[in-house]
Amino acid sequence: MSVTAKLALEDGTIFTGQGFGAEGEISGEVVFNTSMTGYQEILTDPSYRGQIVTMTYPEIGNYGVNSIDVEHEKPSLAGFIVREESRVFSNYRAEGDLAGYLKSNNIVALAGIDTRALVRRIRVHGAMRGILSTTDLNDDSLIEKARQSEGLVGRDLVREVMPKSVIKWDTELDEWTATEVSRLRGDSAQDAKGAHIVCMDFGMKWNIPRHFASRGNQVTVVPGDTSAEEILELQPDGVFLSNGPGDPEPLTYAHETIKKLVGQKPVFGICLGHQLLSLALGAKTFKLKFGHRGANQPVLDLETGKVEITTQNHGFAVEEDSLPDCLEVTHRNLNDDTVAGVRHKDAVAFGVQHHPEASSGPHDSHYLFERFQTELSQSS
Ligand SMILES: NC(=O)CC[C@H](N)C(=O)O
Repeated sequence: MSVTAKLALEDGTIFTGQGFGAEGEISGEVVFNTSMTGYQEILTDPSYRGQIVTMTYPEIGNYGVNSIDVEHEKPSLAGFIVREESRVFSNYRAEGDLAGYLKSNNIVALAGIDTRALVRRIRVHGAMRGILSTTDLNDDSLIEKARQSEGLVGRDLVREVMPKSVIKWDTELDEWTATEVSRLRGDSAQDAKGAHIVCMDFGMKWNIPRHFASRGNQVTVVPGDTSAEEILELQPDGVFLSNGPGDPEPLTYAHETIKKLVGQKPVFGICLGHQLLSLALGAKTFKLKFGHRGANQPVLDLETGKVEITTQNHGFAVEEDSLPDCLEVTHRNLNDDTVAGVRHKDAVAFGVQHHPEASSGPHDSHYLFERFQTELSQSS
């Protein structure tokens, strides 16, 4: 039996469709993702905390869900919206259907709305706060609740998704990706010795430590609020700064820690990690109009002149004019020319706004893991 569900935006727009996940009511920032596949990786990416994610690809759920393609133990996004939920799923790896997965993880989801109209509205007016409900179907009440709901700016969402204690990480990449990584590493893999990488976890996607572990490294994962002193006591050869949800600016504890680590150990940051590295060294971040989310974002590597097609999921970006003298731009997003990577001029510290671990998405940016590995082997 299908339930009616509604999405109300803060600008007063209402979309009515069918609920296909858990029943209930949630609020969040309404954003969109342009990936054609990878819905399970998107659902479990902790960086979506506080957001209602709309898929632009019109049919979602056709290959079901499994226990392998996850980027965290469970979804932490606020809600999920699709044009059409596939009524059948077929894949030899599938263990169940999408609707059942959303229900068992208590995620409210909406299907059967004109997602193209919703996405056009977001593109024109910017990401908006919204309410997704199967329990209250009164338009005025929903719009009012959307207007009263909390936005993302100024909030620390990292504390809601980061681990509570130190973890020794030992899971490697799945066999398909591992094969490709060994091809990339070629002969150098034989000689390379593993390093000890400490990952500051702000809501880290699991494919990142899988990449580190598959390159023969010892990987220790620490909560994102661990101090520089505690990290150095672990005697890392390098420190990794993870992706994570929300606004990077209020995370001052992380800015302090990173500032102390730069220059002492090689540092590599992805997405939120790249923003935190930039903030720690004196740059500013700003909120993009509607963000970059999908697996088809073109990025130019200024060093090699190569364009890579990347996976992205971010709503904030580093402000180019605010970069301190010690940082230089290494990558640029070719859709809007925003900063997609920075590097310290004198210390081994660099970050990228996109996701080299992909998952899901193209593998063009895997070389960034090799770059970090080279730095580690030179400095350890
Ligand atoms: N994936 C991420 O790390 C996202 C970073 C940050 N929360 C943003 O939206 O910009």
